[in-house]
Order: sequence, then C-alpha cells, then structure tokens
Amino acid sequence: MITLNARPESVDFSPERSALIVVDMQNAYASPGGYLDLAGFDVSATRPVIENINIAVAAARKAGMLIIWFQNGWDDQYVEAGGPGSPNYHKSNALKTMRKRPELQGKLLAKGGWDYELVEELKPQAGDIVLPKPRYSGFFNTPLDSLLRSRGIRHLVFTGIATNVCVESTLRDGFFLEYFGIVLEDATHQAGPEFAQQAALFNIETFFGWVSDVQTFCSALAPQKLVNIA
Ligand SMILES: NC(=O)N/C=C\C(=O)O
Repeated sequence: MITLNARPESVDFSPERSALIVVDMQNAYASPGGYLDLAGFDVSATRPVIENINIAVAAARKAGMLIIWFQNGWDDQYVEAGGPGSPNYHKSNALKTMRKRPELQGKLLAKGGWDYELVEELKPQAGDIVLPKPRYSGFFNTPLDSLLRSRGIRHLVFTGIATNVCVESTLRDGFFLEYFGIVLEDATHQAGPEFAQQAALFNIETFFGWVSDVQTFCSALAPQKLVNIA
C-alpha cells in the first residue's frame, strides 16, 4: 500500500488495484481551434496540464497502474448525441455551437476528426485502455465499471479536462459505485471561469473524494531512498 498526501486527508491505495484516468484530453478541450475554444472558453492554460498528465501517466505506468484514456464524442452524424428528445441536444455547447455555425457541422467532437483526437503530446501505449464515451460521465453507456471490477480496481486517480464537467461527473458516479476518487489538481483544467475549478475541487474534497497534485503523486509512487552520507 502507498500513502498519498491529499486533501482533506491522506489516502492509502495499492497501485495494482488503482487506475489513472485521463479524461478527454482531445483537441476539442485542450487545443486552440478546438470545440471549447470555438465555443468561447479559455484554453490558453492547457499546455502545463498536458505536461503534468504525461508526468503522472509515466509514473503510474511504472508503478503498474492501469491507464484509461477517455475520448468524448459521437459518430459524425451525431446519432449518438441524441436528438431534441435528449437534454444533451439542448445543453451540449458543441452541438449548440454547430447549430449557430453550420459550417462547423460534422467537425466538433465527431469520431474520425481532428477535434475528437487526443492531443498529439499524449500517446496511449499497449496495455492502456482507450474508451469512447457519449456523455459527461465515463460510467454512462461505457464498459468502465466492468473493466474496473474485473481487475479488482478500487481507487481512481483523475486527470484531464474539464474538472467541473466530465472529471467531476465521472468521479461522482464512481463514488456512488463505491470507487475511491482522487483528483490531481494540476493535471486538470476547468471549462469556464477559475471559480469553476475551485468549486469542483471544493465539492470533490468535501463530499466525493480527495485532491492531490502530480508531484505528490509521483513522490508517493517512487519515494526517494534515504541515503546515509558519511
Ligand atoms: N470533457 C468535458 O469535461 N466536457 C465538457 C463539456 C462538453 O463536453 O461539452
């Protein structure tokens, strides 16, 4: 067992029974010219998040943790997005942006397109799991729960974008399914103003899970050996 310093208190977890979850690190959410940017959200601070995710993924992989990469989106005809009978049709800012700007139709969050792809700096490796998801929560209409249960996984370490939407939704659903959720705050970014990040972290730390950071996570996985200097 490893002890991770976190808020509001430290968490003990076994790397073999834990997964690092990378939520939706697609051009849509992290690149200029992607969906969030086109819909008017600020993506100018996402580069450090990408770097921190790469560091956390490398440390987790080395420690034997399962790595799961989510990709949010739908088929290029948006059948999976739901029609007017779905709240998603009315609330998705990607779908709303495309209705306002028909020249973007078929481009935002559509499987097979640049917007849907993971950012080029993040590369899943053999043994990782890449999971498409059609709604904000990674537990909804995906095999996530059975993939985790069949491996005896109990702790989920979250990174990705957006903290206040898909990260928080997935962590909350995981809480209801008895998973322990931990967010590495400097490997996440919000969709919306900075207070949305702070509110999501407050909710998680107070009600649903724990909050730590990448350096603390890496140090917990690979503690420095104390050397006696004569
Ligand atoms: N990945 C996310 O958190 N997505 C947030 C908003 C959206 O997909 O419209």
